[in-house]
Amino acid sequence: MTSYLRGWLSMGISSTSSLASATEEGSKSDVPTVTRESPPPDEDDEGSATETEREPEDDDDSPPAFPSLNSAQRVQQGSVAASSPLPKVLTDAQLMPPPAIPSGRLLGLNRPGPGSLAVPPTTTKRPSKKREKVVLAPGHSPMDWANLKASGRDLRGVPTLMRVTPSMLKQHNTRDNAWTALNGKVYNMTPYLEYHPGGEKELMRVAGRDGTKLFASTHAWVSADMMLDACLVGFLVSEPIS
Ligand code: HEM
Repeated sequence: MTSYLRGWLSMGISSTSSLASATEEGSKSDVPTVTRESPPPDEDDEGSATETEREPEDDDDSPPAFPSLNSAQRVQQGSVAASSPLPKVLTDAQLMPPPAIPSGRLLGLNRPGPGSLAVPPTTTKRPSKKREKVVLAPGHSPMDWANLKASGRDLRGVPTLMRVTPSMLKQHNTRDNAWTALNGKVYNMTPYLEYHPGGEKELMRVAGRDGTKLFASTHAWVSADMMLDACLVGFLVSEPIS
């Protein structure tokens, strides 16, 4: 404790003398310099059980280098960069050029495949032929179709769900008896014909056959499952082996 006070006292004396010398030299320089000295190492406390022993160099109070010695910020300062062996930071122009565009993409070969997140071709391809806008008869709006489905009327035309083979499907190809298969499900399209926004004629193109492909290439965003749930006849199965 005594040595601690002695240390501070000696520091005070040193500061005062420095101040005094600064005042003397005041005529030469307007800025006085103040010297502060750390207290001398504590001899009395040597071997104290309460304090951790430290090496003399641990007493260094000088702040750490900032930015750190190998920092990129230092490299940017020309004079430092020239004198120090620090790694050089490359400019944008010196960096590697971007990779070349794959030739397939330029040729339009990388078309979206199944399972791709790309926009379906139905929305990217322009229709080849100009098509007349279909005018639905009064009482045949999408809302009317929703009401008809909810009415509970039989729209299937079959007493129970069936297994339908392609040859069975083929027989249902007339306006009054029009079936189609979409994604493995067979629907009776007859009640829907007058409600189809694309017209009866277009719908009849898939009567008596699997319409999955044409349906998807026309309007992949339409949910046939939801539109025709009340018209479900059964499921498409392969022909029995004879
Ligand atoms: C068999 C089940 C089908 C159902 C449930 C169905 C349903 C629909 C629905 C809901 C729309 C309106 C879509 C919208 O406004 O975004 C529509 C439009 C259309 N559908 Fe179908 N469709 C079916 C089959 C077909 C088929 C096989 C074709 C033949 C190529 C076709 C051709 C069209 C066309 C051209 C339109 C556009 C009508 C317009 O915007 O003027 N549809 N269909």
